Amino acid sequence: MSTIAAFYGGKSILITGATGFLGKVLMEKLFRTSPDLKVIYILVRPKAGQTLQQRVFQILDSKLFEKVKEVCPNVHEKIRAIYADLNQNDFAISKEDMQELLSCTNIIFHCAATVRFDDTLRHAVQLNVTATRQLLLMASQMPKLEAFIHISTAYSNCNLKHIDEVIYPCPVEQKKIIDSLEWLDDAIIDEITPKLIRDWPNIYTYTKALGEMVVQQESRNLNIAIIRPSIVGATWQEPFPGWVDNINGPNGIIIATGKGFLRAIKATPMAVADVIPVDTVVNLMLAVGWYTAVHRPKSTLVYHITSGNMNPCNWHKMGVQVLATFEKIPFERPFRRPNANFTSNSFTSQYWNAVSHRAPAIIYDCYLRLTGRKPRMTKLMNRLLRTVSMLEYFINRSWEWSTYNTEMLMSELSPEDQRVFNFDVRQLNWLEYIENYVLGVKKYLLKEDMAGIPKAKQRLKRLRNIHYLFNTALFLIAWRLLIARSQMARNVWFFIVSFCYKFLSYFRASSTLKV
Ligand SMILES: CCCCCCCCCCCCCCCCCCCCCCCC(=O)SCCNC(=O)CCNC(=O)[C@H](O)C(C)(C)COP(=O)(O)OP(=O)(O)OC[C@H]1O[C@@H](n2cnc3c(N)ncnc32)[C@H](O)[C@@H]1OP(=O)(O)O
Ligand SMILES: NC(=O)C1=CN([C@@H]2O[C@H](COP(=O)(O)OP(=O)(O)OC[C@H]3O[C@@H](n4cnc5c(N)ncnc54)[C@H](OP(=O)(O)O)[C@@H]3O)[C@@H](O)[C@H]2O)C=CC1
Repeated sequence: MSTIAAFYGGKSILITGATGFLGKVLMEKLFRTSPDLKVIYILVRPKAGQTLQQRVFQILDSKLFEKVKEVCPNVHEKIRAIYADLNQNDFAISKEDMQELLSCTNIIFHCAATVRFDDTLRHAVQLNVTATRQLLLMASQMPKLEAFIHISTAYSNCNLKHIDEVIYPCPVEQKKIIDSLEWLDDAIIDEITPKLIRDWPNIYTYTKALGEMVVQQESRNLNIAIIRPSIVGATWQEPFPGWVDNINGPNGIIIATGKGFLRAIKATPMAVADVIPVDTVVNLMLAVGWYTAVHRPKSTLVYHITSGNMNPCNWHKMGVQVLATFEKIPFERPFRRPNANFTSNSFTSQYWNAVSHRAPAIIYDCYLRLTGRKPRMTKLMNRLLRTVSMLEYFINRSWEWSTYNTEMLMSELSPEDQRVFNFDVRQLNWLEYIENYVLGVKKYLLKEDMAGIPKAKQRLKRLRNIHYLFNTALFLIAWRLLIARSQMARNVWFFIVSFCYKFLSYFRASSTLKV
């Protein structure tokens, strides 16, 4: 029996961000490996016209939870959705619910965050910093609390090149930022934001760094650990390979490439693609929860869960494998044939953007207009290129993350726990993982049927023919224009035509002789 699985038996666990990508996989694994846990409290807000209960049912009815329903048939009874909005005072939790949470919670996994790179500083601080502070305050009033696990990001200190498993100080105190945001108006905040975030690439990574500072300064006597994953990708093994459900990180880029919208990107091909499967992150989270509660380390330990130092893959290798998978398993109704040009040069990147992205979008919009439809491709392309430009920082650099604590923890686990809660990324076969990843994007994100593959392949063939035809026509037009203007081009043209004519005459004469 796994020690970690047994540890969670009978426990009351509080999860924030349970409706998010990481949160869902965390809940799934908890129910599957510790079906005898007492209850999972999840802090949820109503969203998109759905009540709390509808949101929970939708999650439990998804493919991700199929196995859970076999091992834990009463899973519905073990989830307690609590109305909460982390943007509000006291999270807007009712008195009764708050009382229950305070008196019963044993373990907290704090996953909720805004992960948008372009959020306003006010909102990002509210969620990634103030809410963390508020949750810590709640945690300090929980008599049965054994461990508080805070999820940060490996990029919270991406202004550094080498990052250790320590909490780094931020140039401005988190308290000062929280206080000043209370009285500054939005226009002034927008103005000072670049000065505040300094060499952080975006508000997200900056506020996650501030969130860590809060954990360090306001931890009181709590048993806390911080986990820093790098780019969280689709599941590797559990509950099945390739599960993914949002367009963040590489997912949106894989879709845009597979649909033929994005054919070039400003990226450093040899830079490390530090993707980490979501199930690996969740396994570490559960192991850390157990270790923190049972071994009670004297200080707050930080754990890096990254792939680059143990089993590195680079963007070139990833791109090649993604394209190879598109050959076998194409996405339906692509706009153009998938292709990937990596360039680290700004000029070449602008050239590709003009020729490979904007021009086809404009041509397609003209076609839509001519056929009486509303043009939309240029708008879509602008949005895509904006998104890509926000990711560029991360695909043109490599970082080194030390992983002493993560390795230490691995060595503390029994062989059974190492198997059940595997976070040893050295065992990951990248080619297999990427293929499953692309397949997962097709199945679970795009919800495309595998039966449509032959049709998609046919369409790709048609697109290839159109591509050749278009290029040939373009070449002939350019050549015709050149001939009209340049004597030299005319001479070359006559030379080529007469050469072809002579070759054909010779070929015909020799075949007549043979007969
Ligand atoms: C030719 C190319 C070669 C490619 C080779 C093949 C591919 C190989 C893979 C390699 C790819 C390389 C890229 C890798 C990218 C690496 C990213 C690294 C990031 C590291 C950061 C640290 C990691 C973290 O800690 S947190 C997680 C990262 N966070 C994010 O990724 C969030 C980033 N996103 C944003 O900030 C915003 O979405 C933004 C600003 C990019 C776009 O905002 P915008 O307002 O324009 O759009 P949205 O409204 O957000 O969305 C547009 C559209 O999508 C729908 N949507 C949005 N989110 C979701 C979701 N979660 N699930 C489902 N759908 C979503 C949204 O509703 C919109 O739809 P509409 O119908 O238009 O309303
Ligand atoms: N994905 C990645 O690549 C990485 C993620 N991380 C970290 O992992 C954690 C989880 O990320 P991920 O699952 O990808 O993010 P998601 O965006 O998928 O999930 C965010 C979660 O936070 C919840 N949330 C946001 N705002 C509020 C609010 N006001 N009140 C209540 N709940 C709220 C969301 O709820 P709702 O469904 O209602 O919106 C959702 O459940 C984050 O802390 C992130 O920083 C770290 C490294 C990489």
